[in-house]
Amino acid sequence: MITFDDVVKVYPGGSTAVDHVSLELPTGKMTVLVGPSGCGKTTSLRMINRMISPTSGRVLIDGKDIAGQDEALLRRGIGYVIQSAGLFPHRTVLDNVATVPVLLGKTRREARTAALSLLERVGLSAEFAKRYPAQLSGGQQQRVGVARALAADPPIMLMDEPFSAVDPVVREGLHREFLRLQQDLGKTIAMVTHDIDEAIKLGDVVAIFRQGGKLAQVGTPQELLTAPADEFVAEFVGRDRGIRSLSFDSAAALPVADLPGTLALDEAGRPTGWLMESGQVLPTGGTFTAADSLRLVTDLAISSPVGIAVRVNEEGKADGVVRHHDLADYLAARRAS
Ligand SMILES: Nc1ncnc2c1ncn2[C@@H]1O[C@H](COP(=O)(O)OP(=O)(O)OP(=O)(O)O)[C@@H](O)[C@H]1O
Repeated sequence: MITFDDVVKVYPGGSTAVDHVSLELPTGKMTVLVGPSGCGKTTSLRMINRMISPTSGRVLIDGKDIAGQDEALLRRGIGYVIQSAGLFPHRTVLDNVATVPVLLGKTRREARTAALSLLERVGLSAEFAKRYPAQLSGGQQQRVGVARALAADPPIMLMDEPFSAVDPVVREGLHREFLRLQQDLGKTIAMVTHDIDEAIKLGDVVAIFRQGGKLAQVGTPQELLTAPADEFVAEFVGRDRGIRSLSFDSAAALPVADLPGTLALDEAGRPTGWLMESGQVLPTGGTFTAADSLRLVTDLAISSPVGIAVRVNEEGKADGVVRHHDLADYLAARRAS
């Protein structure tokens, strides 16, 4: 666990970047620091690896004040990923990833083998290994940056706007891959972003900062969406927080009705469309499983040509439907209970 204990940072010249922040970043989880520009996120992040020292207060890792620890040793256990990936331009992708393990005492051969497998884990095939950073797209460079930070297998990762330099579609893909990777690796991660949607999507815990370096609220994404502490947080998490909070609710408990005769199925029982009175067959527009979220079911029910979302089992066979008015009743009953 990383602990900020009443931390203050005043830069020379008098600006208070971080103002009495107390925060816990749980081990093995992703904590996202988010807030408007200049509210002290990067300063806070850099206090974890002592690139910046607090003016007062303490930062502790597993209960030990890092101020008394050997800086090089401390940083060995902390990977660091930054926005522009910060790769060495004159080294190949493979050597970018393998350099730190070699410095830590691995043979070049061991380090390169490990680097290749790490590159694969972040979605880069062997053909990229020989290229130089300038021969990669922004998203590919970010992946190398993540692989490089992971190469020393640090228990802690600091990530400063790691996904912001790429377009929304690439970012979406990187998010998915990163979540999958984190599920396997269970690193303790502190990530800075100014994008609340990214914070809500990736964070196990989200710490919202406000101007002046103060914490506005700390909670799970669901807590922030359903119970914002004040107007600032409510405004910051955005207007459609009601619908977004449904992303965190499972469709498993949702009562389903029997399949209507208007749902066309193939021989394996998979839905193929809606049979309209006119004889036309309209696409179902997608299906859900019990493992999906209420947000997806709501979206399917609203966008379905007949106002009905179709549930399928793991083989893709239709096993029930949810009509949008039943969904509305379910949500209303849930709110009342
Ligand atoms: N080296 C420095 N000297 C003086 N002031 C600084 C220094 N670094 C940052 N600041 C100030 O401290 C405040 C917090 O900066 P910080 O970079 O931590 O914010 P941030 O939330 O990460 O911002 P952004 O989202 O724009 O990157 C800002 O007002 C900034 O101008």
